[in-house]
Amino acid sequence: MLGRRERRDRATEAFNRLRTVLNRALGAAAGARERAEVRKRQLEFEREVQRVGLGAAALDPELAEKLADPAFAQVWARINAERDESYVEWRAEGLGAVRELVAAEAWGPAGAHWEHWLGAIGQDPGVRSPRLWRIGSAQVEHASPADGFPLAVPLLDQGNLRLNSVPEARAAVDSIVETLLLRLLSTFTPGLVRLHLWDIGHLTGPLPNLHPLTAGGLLVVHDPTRLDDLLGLLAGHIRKVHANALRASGRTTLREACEVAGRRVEPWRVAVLFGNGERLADEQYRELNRVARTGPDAGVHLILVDMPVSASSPLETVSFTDAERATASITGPGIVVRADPPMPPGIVSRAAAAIRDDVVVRRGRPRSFVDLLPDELGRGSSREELRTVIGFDEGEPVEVVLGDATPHALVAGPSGSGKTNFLYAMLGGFAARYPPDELELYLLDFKEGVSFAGLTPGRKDPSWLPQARLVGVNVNTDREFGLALLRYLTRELARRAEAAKRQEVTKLAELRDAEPEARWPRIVAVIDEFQALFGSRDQITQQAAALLEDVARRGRSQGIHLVLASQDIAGIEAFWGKPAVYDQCTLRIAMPKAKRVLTDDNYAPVSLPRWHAVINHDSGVPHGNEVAHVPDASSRGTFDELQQRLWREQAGAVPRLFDGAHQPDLASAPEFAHPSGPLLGQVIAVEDSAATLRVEPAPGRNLAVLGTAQNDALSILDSLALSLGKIHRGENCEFHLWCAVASLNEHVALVQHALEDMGHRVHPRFDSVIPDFPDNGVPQFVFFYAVDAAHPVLEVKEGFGPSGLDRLRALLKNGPANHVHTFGWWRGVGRLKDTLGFAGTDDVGAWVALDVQGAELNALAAGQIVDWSPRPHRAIFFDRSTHSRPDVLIPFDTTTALHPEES
Ligand SMILES: Nc1ncnc2c1ncn2[C@@H]1O[C@H](COP(=O)(O)OP(=O)(O)OP(=O)(O)O)[C@@H](O)[C@H]1O
Repeated sequence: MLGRRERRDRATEAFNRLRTVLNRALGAAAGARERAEVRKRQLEFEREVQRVGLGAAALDPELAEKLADPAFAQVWARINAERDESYVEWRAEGLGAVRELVAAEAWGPAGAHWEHWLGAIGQDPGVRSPRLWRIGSAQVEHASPADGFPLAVPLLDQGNLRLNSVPEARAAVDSIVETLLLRLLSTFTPGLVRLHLWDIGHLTGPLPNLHPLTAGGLLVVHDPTRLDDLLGLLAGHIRKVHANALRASGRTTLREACEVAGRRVEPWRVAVLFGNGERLADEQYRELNRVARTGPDAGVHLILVDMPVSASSPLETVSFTDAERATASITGPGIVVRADPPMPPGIVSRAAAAIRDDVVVRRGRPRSFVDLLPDELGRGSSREELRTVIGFDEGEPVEVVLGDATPHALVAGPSGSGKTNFLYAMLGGFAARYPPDELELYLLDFKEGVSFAGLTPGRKDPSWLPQARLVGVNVNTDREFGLALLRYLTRELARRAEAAKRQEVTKLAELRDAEPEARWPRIVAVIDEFQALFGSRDQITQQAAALLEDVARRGRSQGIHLVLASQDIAGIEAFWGKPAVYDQCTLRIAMPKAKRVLTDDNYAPVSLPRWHAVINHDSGVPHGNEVAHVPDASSRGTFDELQQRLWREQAGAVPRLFDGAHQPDLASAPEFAHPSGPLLGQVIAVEDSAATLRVEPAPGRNLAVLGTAQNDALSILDSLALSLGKIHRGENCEFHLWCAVASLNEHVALVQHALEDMGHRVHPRFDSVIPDFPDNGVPQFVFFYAVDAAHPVLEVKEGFGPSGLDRLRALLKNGPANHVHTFGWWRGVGRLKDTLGFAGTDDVGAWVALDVQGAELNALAAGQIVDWSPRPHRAIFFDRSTHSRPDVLIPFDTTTALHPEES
């Protein structure tokens, strides 16, 4: 219930309203409007005064005239009274508080007068850094200078600074920038603040007193025409900080990451950009704003002079209105800001030189191979990635990463530019971090020479690199070895994919989590001068390109990484047809003067100094560039010493060395000790294995060796004979050695003795009679040396009986089913055909060809096109019953096996 009084109030109110309405109706509205208009003018006046500031308004020449109007005079008096009142309040409390705040937050060189710090070298303040940085002084407009206060702004780890000048104010602006930069440089250990300078109008660069810093790499002056490069560089730093420091610490800002680490893990990067007041072109403007927005959390800061930017980043602005006076966003209107007087130029440049000298001294000796290595060897896990320091940029480590995002690498540079050295530095860095259970290396060098051979045990140095599984050297003519490696990798991929499917996972890291007991190392396959794989337009090139593409695509998630090095990437035609390979190689390494390995608009390799490399994890785009000096990793006392240490501490299985210039020794071939079948020669494969011939009582199980290369032909027949001799016990087989040329008699006698020493029955024969072979229940092996030499004699018919040739044909046709196998050497395909006659081709089911052109072999290869160009000490082996395509063999060196007593 309403009380009486309330009822009365309501009634009065209603009455008043009614009266108002009536008054209006009665024409009193005119008076109200007049009052409203006066009020409006007063408000506009007040707003204008507030906009320009009371101080500026007082200087307005029309002010006196305005104040003649009592309505304005009333407002003016009120504003002044309010101002005086609040100023008294501010002076009493605010001024002191601001001074205290600046003193506390802008400590040391961040706030003090230059006389106290200029020329002294900063100290590492741990993770502490000043939160405010003095840029000048300020005072309330009408106040006396004695009531001024220091003006400081937030910067490092917090935001950016913008300075808008007018032409007369440029000296003041330069002074602010120079002083601020020296405050930054002098607060921390030299090297913790890196400066970049860009000036749209000057090539020589502004701030000349700071130029001594360029020699120490603390200041980089950028080309006025290449703002893109600078913005790209800054964006690259931001990305790098996110990828490294922030990811490792799980934090979102570099400041927090440093707090976690207890030290500054990355230097600050401050870029000073002098513009001309005009907005940049759209793309650059966007990039600038992106850097402004995302930089401060990554320790990248901008000082922008006359460079319009959007307000989307943490930004403080100081705008000059005349040569001396400015306003600042941090104080708002009504406060006049002034630059501090410039520091004496001579002292500034001496201070800059002292800071530079300190960096140079502290960096000390140039960085060397040991600086790439971690404090403790073999502690890394490759679950996520492989990562190592590869070199140094002004003393700061630069890393390379092989992982899911950068699965494969392309390394390019002209001869002598240091590619191989780079590979050693990288392999050393990885090997020092990841033990053999985390990393396996497969290394192939298509150059002439033995560059990776030292990673396997040698005569002088018995050590090997524990992570190395396979080293292939002198493979420049054995492109099949490259294919073999790629096939091996695809098999390993399949094995990993199978395991991943079983565990229902997609990535190596997940597979490792799912199978913690299993061994799933990352695999790095290095192929130096890999363009040799694509050397000619043939089947090998086709197969290599297809396999490489497969490994590149699928290896990414399975922890199989390719590192492909080449002098000239541009020349690899087959490769360009397979952009997937190129695209998957997101890590690009360019040595000085390298072509095509980075994007076309990336010119960094052109000006790269000796022993430096561009490391680019962004497929070669300019903003991904990191330049590093790569230490010498190939001289004595570098990689070799690391290898010795690792070998002593970690060595397990010996890596396989495939040396294309070396003929494998039969006596020491692993398969010769316990042959699984008769051996023909070493196969070009990742495993150290020999090709064997199936010898079973079935038609066609004979072998023809074809070609004029006598030593190789003998080697193949000898390997066959000696390994058969090992497989069978003495009484369980018989050997027949037929020799149709006297010059080979001595050699055949050697084979005979070697077999007899093994306890075998051997029947040598030096005429051209083909005897009968009664089935004596044991396998009989007929070795027929230089069959074609016997031909003229064999063809001669004696009486009406069959000729020697007929008897030989019958032996080839019917022998194998009765376990009588003939292994013959013909010095050409035509001669074999002569022996076999029209119908007999199937009777020789397997052949090994030496110096015979592929085209000649097609007829013997069951419809296969044989892609074979003969080369010394290589043979091609095809067995109709087992092969879909021929294998390339290396005939064994049988000297030791034939002279066992001499070894
Ligand atoms: N960072 C380095 N510091 C000192 N010496 C180096 C460095 N890099 C390479 N070298 C030396 O320069 C020479 C050539 O280097 P490297 O063999 O690595 O070049 P490359 O590009 O592989 O050349 P090529 O393709 O002809 O083999 C070697 O003698 C090596 O020791």
